[in-house]
Amino acid sequence: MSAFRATALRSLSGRSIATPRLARAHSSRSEYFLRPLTETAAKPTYEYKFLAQPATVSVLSYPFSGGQPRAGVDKGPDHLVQAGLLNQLQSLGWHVEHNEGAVDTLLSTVKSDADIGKMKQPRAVSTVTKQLASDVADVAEGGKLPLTLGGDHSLAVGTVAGTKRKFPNAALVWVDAHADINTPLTTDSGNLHGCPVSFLLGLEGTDVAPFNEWLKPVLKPEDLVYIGLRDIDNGEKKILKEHGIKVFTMHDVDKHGIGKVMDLALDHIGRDRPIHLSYDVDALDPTITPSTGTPVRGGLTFREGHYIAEAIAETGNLVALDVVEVNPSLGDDAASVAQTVAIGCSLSRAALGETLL
Ligand SMILES: NC(=[NH2+])NCCC[C@H](N)C(=O)O
Ligand SMILES: [Mn+2]
Ligand SMILES: [Mn+2]
Repeated sequence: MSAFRATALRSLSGRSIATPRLARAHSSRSEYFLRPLTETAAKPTYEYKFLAQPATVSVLSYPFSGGQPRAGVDKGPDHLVQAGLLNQLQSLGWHVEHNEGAVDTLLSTVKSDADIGKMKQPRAVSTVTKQLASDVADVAEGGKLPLTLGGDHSLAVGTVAGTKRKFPNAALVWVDAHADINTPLTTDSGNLHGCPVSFLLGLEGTDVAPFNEWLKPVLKPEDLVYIGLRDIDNGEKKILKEHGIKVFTMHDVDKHGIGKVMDLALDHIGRDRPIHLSYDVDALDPTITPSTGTPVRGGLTFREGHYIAEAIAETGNLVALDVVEVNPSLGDDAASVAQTVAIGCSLSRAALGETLL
């Protein structure tokens, strides 16, 4: 038996992938790997208060790129898994399951996808995020932690909606160069990866088909905190101010240091409530994570980026994690891609309790 339980999620129509490559690697190794996980796994470094113990992470690969125009971001999940993410999480003491969303099958139901107003590929994004919401909710209902691998950041419409079904009180920590809070009315690009937060909040202009056929507002402005922003559209600045949303831009990171920023961010949301962490790898500086679709200079350092994830882990309150916008088709060379993928893995580990000591 593979050490990775390939327990298919009942509602996850995708192929269940106890990745054959990994399964082979295991059976060709020692007996150790063939024993049930419960006997070999160490205890997770942190007790996750809101999860069933011992903790299980359910990795959901969502190879979806329809929230933005650049090909390749749909290959992000495979690269993260092939880089050894599942083994790494297991080594931290987690039980690991892995499933893949049936993105191709879902998209085959979308016959044509003309713009609706300014929104590009609205039916694709809505169809995929609707299923993702139910996958994430199922994982959370099972007492497990969903780790969604994107894919572009429009996926967060689904992940956060899913988290909120199980944890209505969950706070959202959004780590990004961008606010992703454009509405269908304010967006210049029409790319829905720039809009997920407005849909979650139910801002003006988001009560539109096809989204309003399944999505209700799930988030209040005070439930949300941003870290790392440095490329905010004018319409977004207005929204952030009007709704009094807490933002720690790179200016704040420069001024206070990341330690203080995380203290303030956690003070803002409160220290005893479930946390959904949505991590866009473009929050880090493009010298650190070059292979991403909308890089912006002046980003988080390697350590700042990891510190954020570590500080969330230390709360013991993490209930869901997204790692998005790794695009292995971008970047100058193979080394850029490998580095970006490796950091997608190390950020995931940090959020799931990996410590330096
Ligand atoms: N998830 C991202 N990388 N989002 C980038 C968004 C860029 C820009 N604000 C837009 O609305 O198109
Ligand atoms: Mn971004
Ligand atoms: Mn983003």
